[in-house]
Amino acid sequence: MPTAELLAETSHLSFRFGQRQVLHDVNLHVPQGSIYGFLGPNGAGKSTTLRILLGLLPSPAGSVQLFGHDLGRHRLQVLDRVGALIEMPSLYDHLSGLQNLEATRRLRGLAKGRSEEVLEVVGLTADGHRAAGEYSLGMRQRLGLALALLPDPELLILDEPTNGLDPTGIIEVRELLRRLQQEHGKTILLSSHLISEIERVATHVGVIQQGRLVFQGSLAALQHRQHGHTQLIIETDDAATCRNLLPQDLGAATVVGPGTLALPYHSQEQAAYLAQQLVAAGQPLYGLRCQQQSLEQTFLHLTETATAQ
Ligand SMILES: Nc1ncnc2c1ncn2[C@@H]1O[C@H](COP(=O)(O)OP(=O)(O)OP(=O)(O)O)[C@@H](O)[C@H]1O
Repeated sequence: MPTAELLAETSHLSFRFGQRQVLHDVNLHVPQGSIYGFLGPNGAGKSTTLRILLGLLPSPAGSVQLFGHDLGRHRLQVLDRVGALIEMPSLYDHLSGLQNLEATRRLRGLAKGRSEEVLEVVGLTADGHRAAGEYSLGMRQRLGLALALLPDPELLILDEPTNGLDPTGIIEVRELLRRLQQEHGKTILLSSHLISEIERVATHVGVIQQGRLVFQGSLAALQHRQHGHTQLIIETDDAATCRNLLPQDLGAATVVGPGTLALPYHSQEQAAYLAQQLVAAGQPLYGLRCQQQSLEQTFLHLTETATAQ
């Protein structure tokens, strides 16, 4: 990926809390215009990475670039172009949604009318005059996003923005993120420990495990890995006999039930050939189907493999 296309980038980023090494040589590449899903189990190092990107934790010179500039040398200029939601947004519960925004807008010297604009973007105009204390968790999260959007940042960094939300809240936030990317041209880096929350919205994915990036690429590339793990399932009478009769073709197959064999799927031709061979060997063929690994399994496989190393 050429550097010019990257809005956020880390180069050989390592980090330790005291004696504890938390990040190992992380090279994060967040392309402009992407929704980058930063995935990993609890404790993998997602928050630490995001905090470093926001200058909230120290990083070695030259290891973090935002908009092509070194964070250490151009801290104020680059962070001005970033909006963040790192924990639950801190809101004044007794103030309305609009008043919460107005307080920050005035403090930052932003143009009048901007609060109403961002309220509209996050779909809270109708509730703008209600006290924030009355908001649902999903609405609070959207108000938090509105606060992050006030200065019109190009890059949004969001740490587990759907954590703790109910399914409706998750959908609301997901749709908002999609709109922010597609209609407002934002680049979004968000973390999650659930692939299911990322796969519907992300264009790019990074998977971190025990402080190491174990996968990075487009969502399509992750899905490609998933296809690589498709199994061909053969339903017959006696799986072990079939394997013995056809050692060349089925020697690598796993007996997953008395009449069921599973082996890596390669092509339609492979399936047709195996069907022919089984019938020619006098064995019944009750069923032949492909079983795709879920993206969830692909993710678990990636993180488990990394743990085993
Ligand atoms: N302030 C701290 N002092 C010492 N260790 C810390 C500190 N903050 C985090 N850690 C450790 O660093 C590692 C990475 O934590 P981090 O919060 O970045 O993970 P995460 O992927 O964001 O997980 P989670 O989803 O649980 O927040 C963990 O082992 C954690 O215990």
